[in-house]
Amino acid sequence: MNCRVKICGITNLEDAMMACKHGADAIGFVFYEKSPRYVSPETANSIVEQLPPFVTPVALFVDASASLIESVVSANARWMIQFHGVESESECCRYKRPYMKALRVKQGDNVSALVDQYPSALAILLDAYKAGVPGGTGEVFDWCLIPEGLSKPIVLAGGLTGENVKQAIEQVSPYAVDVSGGVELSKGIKSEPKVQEFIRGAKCG
Ligand SMILES: O=C(O)c1ccccc1N[C@@H]1O[C@H](COP(=O)(O)O)[C@@H](O)[C@H]1O
Repeated sequence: MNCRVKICGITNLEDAMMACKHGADAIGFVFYEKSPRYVSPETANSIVEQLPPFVTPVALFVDASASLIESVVSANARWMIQFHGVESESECCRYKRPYMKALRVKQGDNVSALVDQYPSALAILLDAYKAGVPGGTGEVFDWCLIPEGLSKPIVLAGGLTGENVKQAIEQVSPYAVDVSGGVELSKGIKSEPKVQEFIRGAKCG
């Protein structure tokens, strides 16, 4: 087991460096103002400038304006984008950046058909569906809803923690796992023991 790990909801340099020290492959920044993990473009870009090599910064947007997205990602060539709203394939493509599309999974969804709507995505992130909340819910969804043989690498998210990440990887075999609330001390602040336990669980089993 050596799954890639994205630690999302980073709001400060200390947490970013701590996650990198423990082996995070990607660091996520939430540019959705209603989130308790919102970070300003200025703060995020100053953190990104200080990230070590081989760690991917991921800019998370929820149906954001093109001007906001451009203003964030134009500041650094390292950005990958995570679209966590109801953006279409053509909206996701227009920035000419590597991106992943988040899909919020619920009973009855044809996940395979949804994934196929984003042929230009590098990966598809599968998260729990909760009405009225776009993400970061801390809720797990039924992993049995994920069919085998999807056409894109899968990033599994939704309610993951150091306690369930090993089981999740064994059951789903995702390309990567993504966590936000499950490694927090409080909203927007990461817990070093939880981050360490999560990454160990994902990478060492
Ligand atoms: O983290 C947030 O606040 C957030 C807000 C809006 C959209 C997505 C958000 N986070 C993403 O949600 C999933 C699951 O998070 P959790 O581990 O269940 O807390 C993850 O992909 C985050 O990147």
